Amino acid sequence: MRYFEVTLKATSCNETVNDVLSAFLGEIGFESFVEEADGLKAYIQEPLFDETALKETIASLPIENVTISYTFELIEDKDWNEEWEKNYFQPIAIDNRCVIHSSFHKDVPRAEYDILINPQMAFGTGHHETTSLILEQLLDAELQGKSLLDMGCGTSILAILAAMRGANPITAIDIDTWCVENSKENILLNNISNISVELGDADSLKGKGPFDIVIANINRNILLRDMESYTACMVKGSEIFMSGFYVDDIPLIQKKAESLGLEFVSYKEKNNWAVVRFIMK
Ligand SMILES: C[S@@+](CC[C@H](N)C(=O)[O-])C[C@H]1O[C@@H](n2cnc3c(N)ncnc32)[C@H](O)[C@@H]1O
Repeated sequence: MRYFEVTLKATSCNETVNDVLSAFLGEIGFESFVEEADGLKAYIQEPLFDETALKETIASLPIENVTISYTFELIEDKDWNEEWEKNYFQPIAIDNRCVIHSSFHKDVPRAEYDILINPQMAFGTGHHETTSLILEQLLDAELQGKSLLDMGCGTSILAILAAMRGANPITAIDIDTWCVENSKENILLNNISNISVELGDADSLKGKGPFDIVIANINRNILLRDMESYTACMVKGSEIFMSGFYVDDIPLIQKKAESLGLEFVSYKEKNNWAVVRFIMK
């Protein structure tokens, strides 16, 4: 998947301006943000970019005496993680029970669950709050023999831990071909044989399931749009874990979930990112 990189500069930039800007851009589909001294870089999937919506969003920002200018470019697919992976990706431990590392790491601490991830261009090493929040949920949940769907699987890190904890069978789906390829590679690296990986989005769920557990770490707008397709693959007692949004977004997510017959179970947060757990009534 190619992304547009939009560089936004504010005449007066501070944390509040960046927070408001990223919250509003999140509403029109921007997925990730990098703070800069004088503004933000914001990233959105190529098909979702709409310059008119961007202009309207900037015009509607509730911040006074600040002018925002922007430039944008389509960035070519490249191995975004390569440098980071070589230089910064350190093994990470979740709840002292699960360690995630790459094949080049030496002296990896021992843990009950040892996950090998070579992420390349896919998202999901356990370092992002949303990934680690769902990993923690999976460590606590009863997964033995349960069928599971990992929607927006990235590296398939979540599906791999679920398989190690006994979930079976597992379907992992991502809209991005790089993620599908990388998932297959990581699944092989971890000697897992019960995860089927597919390229697709919510439309590819028709006729699948029912799943006992659904996990989806994507973003607020995609979850709101596609949750109905996820719940169509669930039955009474099925659970869903969702992340990829902020604590402030929980009421919106909860309202949508409840309209689809889900009951709120719990939430957890880390640095303002949230994971929520619902059960089908
Ligand atoms: C935040 S990453 C999560 C990756 C991994 N599951 C994790 O927890 O680290 C979101 C993933 O969702 C995928 N994605 C984005 N839109 C999607 C859609 N409509 N349907 C399925 N996957 C999607 C992206 O390609 C990306 O790999």
